[in-house]
Formats: sequence, C-alpha cells, structure tokens
Amino acid sequence: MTLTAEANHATASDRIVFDGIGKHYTRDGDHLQVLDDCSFTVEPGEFVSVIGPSGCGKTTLLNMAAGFTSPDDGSVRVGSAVVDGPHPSRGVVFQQYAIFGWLTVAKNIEYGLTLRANRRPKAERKDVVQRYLDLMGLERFASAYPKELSGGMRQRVAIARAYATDPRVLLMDEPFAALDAQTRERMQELLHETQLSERRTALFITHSVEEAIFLSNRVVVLSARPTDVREVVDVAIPAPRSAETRLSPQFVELRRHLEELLRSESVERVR
Ligand SMILES: Nc1ncnc2c1ncn2[C@@H]1O[C@H](COP(=O)(O)OP(=O)(O)OP(=O)(O)O)[C@@H](O)[C@H]1O
Repeated sequence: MTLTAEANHATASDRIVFDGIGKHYTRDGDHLQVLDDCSFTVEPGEFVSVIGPSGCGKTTLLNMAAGFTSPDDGSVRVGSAVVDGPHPSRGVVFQQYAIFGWLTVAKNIEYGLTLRANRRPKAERKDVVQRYLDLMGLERFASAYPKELSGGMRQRVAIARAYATDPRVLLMDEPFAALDAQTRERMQELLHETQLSERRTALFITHSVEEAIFLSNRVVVLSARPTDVREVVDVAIPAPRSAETRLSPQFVELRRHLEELLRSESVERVR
C-alpha cells in the first residue's frame, strides 16, 4: 500500500491552497516581513508536513488556514472558498493540550458534536465517540478526566476530538512537541494508522524532519524569512510505515536531504 491521496472522506472541495501568501507583523515599530509570495497546495486526502527554520512563519500559515489570522497578500482557499474565519469544517490540534479539564475523555471527544454548528443525534454521537476511543487506544479511559492522563494520552484525546467532528481538513501545529521521544514515536505511529484508515486532508507543522517524513505524503520546506517555499519533497515510502521504516535507506536519504536543506536556510539567515 502506498500513502497516496486516494481519499476515503476527502473530495476536491477539501483541497487547501496557499496562493501567493504575504504577511508582515509590526514589532517595536519595525516592519517584519514574515511571508513573501508563499504558495503550495495540500491535495484532498493528502498528509502534508511543513518544516522550515525557526520563526519562518509555519504557525502563521496554519493559523491562516484555520481562519485565526489573514494574509496581507494572496489567499488561503479550502475547496473554492476563501478562508475568512474559523469554521468547524477545519479541525485544529495545538501543541498544548487544548482539552477541557472538567470533562471526561468521552465528553471531550463528544464536545464538538454537541455544538449547534455541528450537532448530531445522541446515538450517532455515541458511535463516533466509541470509534475514536478505539482508534486512539483510549477505550479504558473513557470516563477518566484529563488530569489523570499522561501528556501523550491527552494529545490523543485532542486528536480524537478533532477527528470526531468529521472535519474536511485537519490542521495540526506541533501536536507532539511536548512529548518525550518514545511517546512521540508511538503517537506518530497512531496518527499514521489513523490517517491510513481515514485519509483526511491534513496539514501538519513540525520541527522534526523525522516526524515529517514518517507521517507525510509530501514535505514542504520553507525558506528563511522573508519566507517562501524552498522545496516540496515527495515521500514515496510505502505504507504502512513502522519503526523499521525509520532505518530504511530511503528514509535515511530523505532525512539527510531535508536536514541539509534546513541547514542551508539557517546558514543563509545568520549571514
Ligand atoms: N502577533 C505577532 N506579532 C508580532 N510578531 C509575530 C506575531 N506572530 C508571530 N510573530 C513573529 O513572526 C515570525 C513567524 O512566527 P511563527 O510563529 O509563524 O513562526 P514559526 O515558524 O511557527 O516559529 P517556530 O519555528 O518558532 O515555531 C516570528 O519571528 C514571530 O516572532
């Protein structure tokens, strides 16, 4: 099996297009041009990671797709619609555990399905919650509260909650950055397995080259600021991927190539 974008859920209306994005911030009265004519596409059902030098604007791009911030130039489109604000059709997972401490695991997963914009009948909600408890290995923790869970488990709840609302696209901003190395690898494997069964259109921000390769169909490498796309790399490694995949010559060669690209961008920046 390959990790191609033959979508289960995804349709052409789930394509994410970053088209000629420009964005600046004003800091201490100075103009900081972060993004400059940055363009790339996430095809329906595709999992795309974005990597780039520190501070190059990765989170800014994800926030634009989420509708939390808008570009100065260009546009972000999901399908034919220009993103102009948050919408439940775009699920977001952050680095911090953005789950509710006063709700059980099951209630956290169910939460989005109880909101007016996305309300489902009770029986359907129960099925959806069960499905994502199973997929994320949380069956035994359905009635636990977040404070009783490890960091990795809390992130599983956050991911399950994002999937449960059946979003057209998933936007994930370094969701595993705060986890220890072993938990992080296990989480990557879980997310990879989930992606194989769900085939959502997903945009994933990370600082980890290895994580990007392991999870993705393609990796977008951003340049140093003012940022545009330095290279888009295809990850033609068959799925399902496993711990051994990380040791394969193809994986190691891709990692070397991407690390070299990042290094050259960082060097250019400090010059
Ligand atoms: N609201 C803001 N006001 C001023 N500057 C900002 C704002 N948001 C981001 N920046 C600056 O814009 C640049 C890009 O930020 P962003 O968080 O998008 O980059 P990033 O690539 O995700 O960063 P990191 O690699 O540290 O995760 C950074 O220099 C950041 O300090």
